[in-house]
Amino acid sequence: MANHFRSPDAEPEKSPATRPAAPDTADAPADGAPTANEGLEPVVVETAHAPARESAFDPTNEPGFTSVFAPLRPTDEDESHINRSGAPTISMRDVTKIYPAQPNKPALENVSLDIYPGEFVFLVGHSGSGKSTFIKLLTRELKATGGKVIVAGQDLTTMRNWKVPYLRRQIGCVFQDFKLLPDKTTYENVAFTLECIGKPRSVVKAQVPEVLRLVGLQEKMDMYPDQLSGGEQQRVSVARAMVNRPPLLICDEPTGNLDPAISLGIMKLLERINRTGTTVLMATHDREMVDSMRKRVIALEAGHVVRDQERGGYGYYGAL
Ligand SMILES: Nc1ncnc2c1ncn2[C@@H]1O[C@H](COP(=O)(O)OP(=O)(O)OP(=O)(O)O)[C@@H](O)[C@H]1O
Repeated sequence: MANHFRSPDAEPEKSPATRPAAPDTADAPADGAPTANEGLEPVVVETAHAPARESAFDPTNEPGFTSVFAPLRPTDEDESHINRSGAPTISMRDVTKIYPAQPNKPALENVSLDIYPGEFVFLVGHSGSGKSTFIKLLTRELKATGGKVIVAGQDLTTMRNWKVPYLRRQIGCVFQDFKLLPDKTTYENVAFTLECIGKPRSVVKAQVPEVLRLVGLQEKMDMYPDQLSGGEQQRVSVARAMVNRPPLLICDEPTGNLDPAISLGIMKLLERINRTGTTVLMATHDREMVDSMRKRVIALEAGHVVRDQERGGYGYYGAL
């Protein structure tokens, strides 16, 4: 599969210095409300300022996803389409991370692995095993103490700081606590990501409704986060992560605050996004989800990869 990453050397739409600070990623949104959503369906509010009831949302049942987000391969296709002969999206070589506060206990030690374009990978392990550290190394929130971390051909261990925001434009992030801006509507939360990287209004007006349709929130564009259920808020955050069409989506416990039926809807959504060619890496404690999805599973224990298994389950700790 082609590498969809853009080089950080490619000139940005706006200088980082002129971009406002972001709440959760270097790219997230700036001030200034986007335009109103003229011509959209009226929003249905079940009870003003009360979270709407939600059934499990399955995007694969939704009509009309014939856009760029349409699946490239059918639901029942296995992982054999993954081309491992090309450049990996993520490559770690002998990566070690030692926090200064714990010099004798590496959070990660000698981790080497490759994740290829189009893969869906679960990162599992007990609390403290190193999952968050692993993710933070990929977004360059942290720098490795030793070894190489390569994302889309770019060596993050030597990357200059000014290039980091351009790296992050190519990584969508979804977190357990959603990290939505409370004073912005669904539409505005998503539009903000595009506005802050200087996308023209025409692009914002085209892409935001499209991605909101993808996540099934086209009728809740004008609602504020506190008017949405937990699952709906997480779908807004998935839409925000995807609106710039990043080739890599990193999710840190995205279903951690959701009940099982709603979690399933989020997982189906992420699976659908993965079928469009987006590489998905998800750290999770959700045993049932991992067991039911049968994707590649990378298990960490005390900073070491103890299992890397195709179509794995959560709890199997067999041979590597
Ligand atoms: N800022 C820090 N300073 C010192 N030690 C840290 C720091 N952050 C994490 N650690 C240690 O690094 C190890 C890995 O932590 P990490 O947060 O990556 O684990 P995790 O698998 O994400 O855990 P959880 O599932 O609870 O989020 C743990 O021993 C933790 O105590």
